Amino acid sequence: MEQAWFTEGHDSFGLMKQAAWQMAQHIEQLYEQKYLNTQSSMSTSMYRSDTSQRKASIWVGRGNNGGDGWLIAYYLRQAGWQVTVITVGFETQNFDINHTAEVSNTAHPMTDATKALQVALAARCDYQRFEDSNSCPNDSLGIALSADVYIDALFGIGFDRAPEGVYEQVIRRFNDAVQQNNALAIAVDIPSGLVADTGEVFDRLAIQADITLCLIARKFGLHTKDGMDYSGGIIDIPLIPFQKVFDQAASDKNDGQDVNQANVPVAMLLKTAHRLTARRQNSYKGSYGHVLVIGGNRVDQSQGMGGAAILSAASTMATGAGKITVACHERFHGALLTSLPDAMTLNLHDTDGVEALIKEASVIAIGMGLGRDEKAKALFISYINAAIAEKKPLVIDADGLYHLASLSRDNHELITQLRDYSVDYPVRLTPHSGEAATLLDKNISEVESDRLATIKQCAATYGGDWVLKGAGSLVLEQQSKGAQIYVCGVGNAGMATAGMGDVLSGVIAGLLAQQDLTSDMRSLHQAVMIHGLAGDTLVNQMRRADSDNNALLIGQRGLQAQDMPAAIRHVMQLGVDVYN
Ligand SMILES: NC(=O)C1=CN([C@@H]2O[C@H](COP(=O)(O)OP(=O)(O)OC[C@H]3O[C@@H](n4cnc5c(N)ncnc54)[C@H](O)[C@@H]3O)[C@@H](O)[C@H]2O)[C@@H](O)CC1
Ligand SMILES: Nc1ncnc2c1ncn2[C@@H]1O[C@H](COP(=O)(O)OP(=O)(O)O)[C@@H](O)[C@H]1O
Repeated sequence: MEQAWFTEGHDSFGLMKQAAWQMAQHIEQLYEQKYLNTQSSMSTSMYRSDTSQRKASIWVGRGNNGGDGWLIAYYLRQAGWQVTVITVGFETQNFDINHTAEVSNTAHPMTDATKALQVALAARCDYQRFEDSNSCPNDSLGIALSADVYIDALFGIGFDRAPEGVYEQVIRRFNDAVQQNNALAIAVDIPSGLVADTGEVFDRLAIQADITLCLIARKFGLHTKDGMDYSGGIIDIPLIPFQKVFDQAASDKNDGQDVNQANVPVAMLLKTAHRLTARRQNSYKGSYGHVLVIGGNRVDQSQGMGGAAILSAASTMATGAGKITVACHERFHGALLTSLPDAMTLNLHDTDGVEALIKEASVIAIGMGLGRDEKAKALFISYINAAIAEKKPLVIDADGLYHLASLSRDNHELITQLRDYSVDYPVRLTPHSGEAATLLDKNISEVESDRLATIKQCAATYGGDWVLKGAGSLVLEQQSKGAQIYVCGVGNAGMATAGMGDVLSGVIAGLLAQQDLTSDMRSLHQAVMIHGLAGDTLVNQMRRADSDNNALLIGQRGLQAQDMPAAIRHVMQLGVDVYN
């Protein structure tokens, strides 16, 4: 987008100045919110007389992100702040303005970052080399380090490898200084140490920001994997009128034209779910589909996984599906009926019975607690074959994914059949990183280091629509105009408990079964959003619980999958983004 903007004739240094100016205004406002506890407007606050009391420590690297930092220093100094720039990766001669002007010529024009440095130095902004603090026993950075606001302009979207040596030290020192001074940490564009394309942080070493001032467009890495743990609150600074670019890309896509990939967002960030429409008064249970959940096995007479099928079934009912049958091990029928008397039961191992029900059902969800032994694998193969023969929508989760991986290693024909089938009929697969690793025959760290590439590879290998679960779940939907990827911008770490994935598979199946809903409301991304919002609803819930009748926040710890069905119903009535 930036390149398209420059090609239209806009000046890159002009854009950098625009970015820095807007960021300086936000910094001023954030300072006031934290220290003066006011909400005064940005435009009037910039030149207040007491700005000379305000101290900013701005840490810059050699790239354009550092360029932004130099210009922020310039604008804050103009506004009267005490500003110190801490540099990393600079030689002493880089600060000699005359020397820099001499070495730049037509063959080597001055970079935007160097121009920015020159602007700041000409305005007499103070600076110190971080490297000098290491050689000085008294730590010459000590005084400069004390500030109210710390600005991280070390690395932006160019950061792509583990920080070593001085770069490792500088990130640690920044975080320590913020903590020691109880100061505000503001990241320019993206916290340094976080990889913009993947959300990866190497060895948990990245700037821990309170606020990230995100330039031009949201970076994918801010919303998946480690991103949310480091970026704090995100403030968008769009800079470029991007709607025009997106509209053009969308119309090119509709015209079947070759879309300029640079103009297509890698993923859409989702923050809301659709509210489900009211049911027709003149309807009956058969109008809302029949879900068959296949799972909940008992393996080797010991391990029991009945809960997986029960949780999935309960969530299916919570979405409003008309009927549900659970094919699980007979040992769990009693438990199932105690917690979910609305469900019908079948013996998982009664293949004739289950196959007959596959004919009747409108959606099949398979795999939750199915077991991984050879007997379970044989059941999986029969039931998937039956579902394909009956042209039934499929949701495959947990042990079902394990069998799929094993069939793929065996070069089993079912893999090709399923891929072909998924072109015309819904097949939705929901691995977490461990399951995705097994499916792709990789190790988990490979999968985690590039979640976007992983979900694309899963879809290319097996066909169908996918969720790659985890913090910032990814969704890939095969649509008529190509694959669309979404990032789930809701959900929380309280959901990192056993059974939450079973709940998700139930929501997916439940929505799929309800033919009265539009395709968007039955979509995979809608199910993922309902699930995430339900988790958020629960942790933000207040309960009147103590003796003085005070409301208590429930919080993340202790959240259980069995709490989810009630919250799923709640979210479906509201539909909207409640807490983010
Ligand atoms: N005019 C412009 O071009 C604009 C640029 N913008 C800023 O420019 C940033 C991107 O700038 P750059 O592309 O220069 O990237 P960075 O400023 O992130 O710097 C990249 C440099 O750091 C090096 N590097 C990466 N990882 C490293 C590591 N672990 N250890 C040591 N060195 C490492 C790279 O080799 C490269 O030299 C954006 O994030 C944004 O802040 C914005 O101001 C918008 C306008
Ligand atoms: N930190 C988190 N932030 C957001 N969502 C999470 C987080 N941890 C787990 N979840 C969600 O909870 C569910 C957990 O699924 P899974 O790991 O398959 O659990 P199980 O197999 O025990 O049912 C997924 O939908 C996942 O995206």
